[in-house]
Amino acid sequence: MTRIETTFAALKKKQETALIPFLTAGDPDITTTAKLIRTLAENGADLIELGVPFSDPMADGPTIQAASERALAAGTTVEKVLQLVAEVRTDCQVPLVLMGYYNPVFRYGVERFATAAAAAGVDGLLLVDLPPEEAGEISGVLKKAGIAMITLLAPTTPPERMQRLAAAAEGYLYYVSMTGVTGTQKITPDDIRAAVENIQGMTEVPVGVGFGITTAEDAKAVGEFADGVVVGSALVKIIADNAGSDQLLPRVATFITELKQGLLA
Ligand SMILES: O=P(O)(O)OC[C@@H](O)[C@@H](O)c1c[nH]c2ccccc12
Repeated sequence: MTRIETTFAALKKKQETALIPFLTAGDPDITTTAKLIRTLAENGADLIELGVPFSDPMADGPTIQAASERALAAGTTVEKVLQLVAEVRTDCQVPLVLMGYYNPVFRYGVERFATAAAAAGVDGLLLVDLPPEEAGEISGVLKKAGIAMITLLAPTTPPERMQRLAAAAEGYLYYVSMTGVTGTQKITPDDIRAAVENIQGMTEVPVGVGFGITTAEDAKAVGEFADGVVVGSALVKIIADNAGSDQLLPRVATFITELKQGLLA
């Protein structure tokens, strides 16, 4: 079993929901990101989505856009993100999913990327702007390298396509709770429950939900039905507000502990 499968299987046994924080690699710098990943893993993160910074992050709202800009200004590259993963992997086994846009991976070279990512200890890849229908080449290469290609589904995904993507999913499915960009609206859990349960009926893999989950209360409400909850902008904001302060890691630890509290059985 892969690290992602083992993690979700263990949570299912305990009847817990996965807590999946998102943060941007290199914000404020790579060394701090390594500390943040360990802090997240030690305080309740079950899987971590690590954003690969990109200059034109069209699916991201202002908070994550700014994080991407800070990371690029600090000199973050694909190469450095992979080195970061390899370094963290020496003592931390939390599943790591790289999240980003196709261009940086394409420029790095798809084969070269897959090989390096697998060697570093990357477990999954989510490319926001690469429709699964056009991902044939890269998903073959990733599969060989043992990396799961994570698929996004949205409220606007037509039922027939949803069925097809859900049946072919690897790792977990990411259901985006609303249309628009990250971190701009608040979630209304009751409105998405039916959609998530519908998807769960179409797939073998767990279904995570993200967009608009900012508090422990939101996480708990979504965790009633989802297999995982993704929290991005709210965490990225804590990182931005405390960068350079000795309060950064303690504040992140407290936030993650609170979020996880609502996801326990
Ligand atoms: O920021 P939010 O609203 O908590 O949503 C999670 C999200 O940030 C993270 O999963 C993500 C970051 N960038 C993305 C681009 C597309 C889809 C999802 C994402």
